[in-house]
Amino acid sequence: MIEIKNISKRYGNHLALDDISLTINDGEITGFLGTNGAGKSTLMNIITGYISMTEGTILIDGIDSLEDPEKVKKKIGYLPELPPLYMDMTVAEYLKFVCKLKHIPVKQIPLEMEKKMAQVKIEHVRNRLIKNLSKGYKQRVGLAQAILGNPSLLILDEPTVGLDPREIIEVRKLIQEISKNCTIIISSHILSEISTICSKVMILDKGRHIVTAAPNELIEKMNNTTQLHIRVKGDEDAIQKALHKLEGITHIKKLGNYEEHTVDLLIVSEHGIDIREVLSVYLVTNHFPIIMMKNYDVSLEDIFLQLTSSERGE
Ligand SMILES: Nc1ncnc2c1ncn2[C@@H]1O[C@H](COP(=O)(O)OP(=O)(O)OP(=O)(O)O)[C@@H](O)[C@H]1O
Repeated sequence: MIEIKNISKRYGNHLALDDISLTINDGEITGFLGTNGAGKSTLMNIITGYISMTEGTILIDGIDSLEDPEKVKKKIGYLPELPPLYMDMTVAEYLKFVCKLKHIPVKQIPLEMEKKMAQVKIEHVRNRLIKNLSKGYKQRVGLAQAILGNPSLLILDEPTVGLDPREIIEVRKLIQEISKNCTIIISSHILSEISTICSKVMILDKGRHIVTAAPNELIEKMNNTTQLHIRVKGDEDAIQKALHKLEGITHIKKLGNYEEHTVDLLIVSEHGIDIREVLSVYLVTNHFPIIMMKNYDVSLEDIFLQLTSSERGE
């Protein structure tokens, strides 16, 4: 079990993480989700012991990361955003090198390497130089080095960034396979990327914890609000200004301009309030004809944007 308790991190005056707490159970795949600068890498680096926190505690299987950092490090496999690969080594040379770094007993090294190469399906490229591998295969080598020594926690920082769609699917499958033997934390700035494999997603925004929930719980949460997609004719700024004055609306988001002199908006109202009638009368009274109004299908991306922007008071 991973217990992250009240973690804060300051870089000078800048608060990169603000009182983050989270518990992750064994065998779970947990996603850290946030836009660039949200604090995902900082939190991952703190968990691995690579950087220190300003405040807070991290317990891995009950062991305090500050009290026994060596023991904690042995339990963690880490794949940073830029995998620490030596391009002029072959795959086998590199994995052997990592085994030695991880103090795996010499006698166990050949079997350990075979197992991990099989697990991420790279046996056939073992004698190739890493620099000659595709991005997808380089990432597999990165995964292999992270799982050498059987860590109980695997931390993957944006593991599918820069991969093509086919490679993304492959790497995702490998991660799911690996999760049968360990707990995984994975970061991403794309919700759909991780929602398919994570049992739990923690949303971070500018160092703050916004929400932690299962992807389907997030959708459920949003379905509890009434969401309308409207197309309105008139000056965009004037329409938005007028709508901000209408009571019962909790969120307004521009969806685009699909017809001349119109704007498409997402209107979210408070739970249980059917705002359609009030909204249409209000807009027409203000000389903004409604060209279209329908229920809005919420995607996980929308949920993310809504949760993070409402926190900022937008
Ligand atoms: N060494 C550092 N010194 C000063 N500020 C830093 C340092 N590392 C990160 N930051 C700042 O802390 C905040 C969080 O950065 P972090 O890299 O953890 O975000 P992230 O969510 O991982 O983003 P990305 O996806 O871009 O890596 C950012 O505002 C960043 O500029």
